[in-house]
Amino acid sequence: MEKNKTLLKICGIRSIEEMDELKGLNIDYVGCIFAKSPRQVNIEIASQIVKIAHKNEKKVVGVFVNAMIRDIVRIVETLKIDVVQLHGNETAEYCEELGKALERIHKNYLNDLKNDVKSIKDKTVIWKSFAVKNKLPNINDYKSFIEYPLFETKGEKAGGNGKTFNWQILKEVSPYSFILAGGISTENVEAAISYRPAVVDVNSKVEIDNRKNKKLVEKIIEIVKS
Ligand SMILES: O=C(O)c1ccccc1N[C@@H]1O[C@H](COP(=O)(O)O)[C@@H](O)[C@H]1O
Repeated sequence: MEKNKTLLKICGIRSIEEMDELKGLNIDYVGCIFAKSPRQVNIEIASQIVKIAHKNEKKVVGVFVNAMIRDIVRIVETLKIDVVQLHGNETAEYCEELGKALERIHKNYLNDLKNDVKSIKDKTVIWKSFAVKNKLPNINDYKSFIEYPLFETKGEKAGGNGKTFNWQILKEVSPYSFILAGGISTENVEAAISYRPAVVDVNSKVEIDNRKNKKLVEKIIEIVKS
């Protein structure tokens, strides 16, 4: 994956039909929400979504809110999820413990594959969300355990609030060192990528009638990938 270009995540895929509709588009990551949400998916649906995504060279992000580490591990192992997005009050210690568990999964995977170097699967990484209002949080304690912090808007719900925060504060952050989420739409995605996030995370604003709208997603792609 390119490091100096913003990648695109479309989160909250809730059905096989939605994934099928989006599979040919230039999306880098798709998100499956395992936490309580209108977009929550069960293991059976998620497993089909992951298969279609991987076949179409897209990585899969599993979204969890204050879940038991053993439950995350079971899902990652069963479905072969590429990224775990933690969207609750998970501490740095929790991230460290989860990171060790993900490392063990990867080692077992490599042992099983010993002679087939080409098909080695990357280690599952952690993205930790931080709810932001007017000030960036201090994430120093988390840095060694996560791939990226995900800055999202503080809202009533754990996620998917559809609201933006004051993006001006991102000027202090190194380019491509964070993920930007919260209320990103066809209208503001150009402004969002001007802050050079590693990944721009789009969710509720590309939905019509409770499902992702292909035309809106295509518009987002046109802007992000131009
Ligand atoms: O979308 C949800 O329902 C959700 C539920 C629980 C945790 C996270 C959730 N979504 C995440 O919220 C952000 C922003 O979404 P939006 O664009 O404001 O709708 C995104 O990272 C989703 O992964």
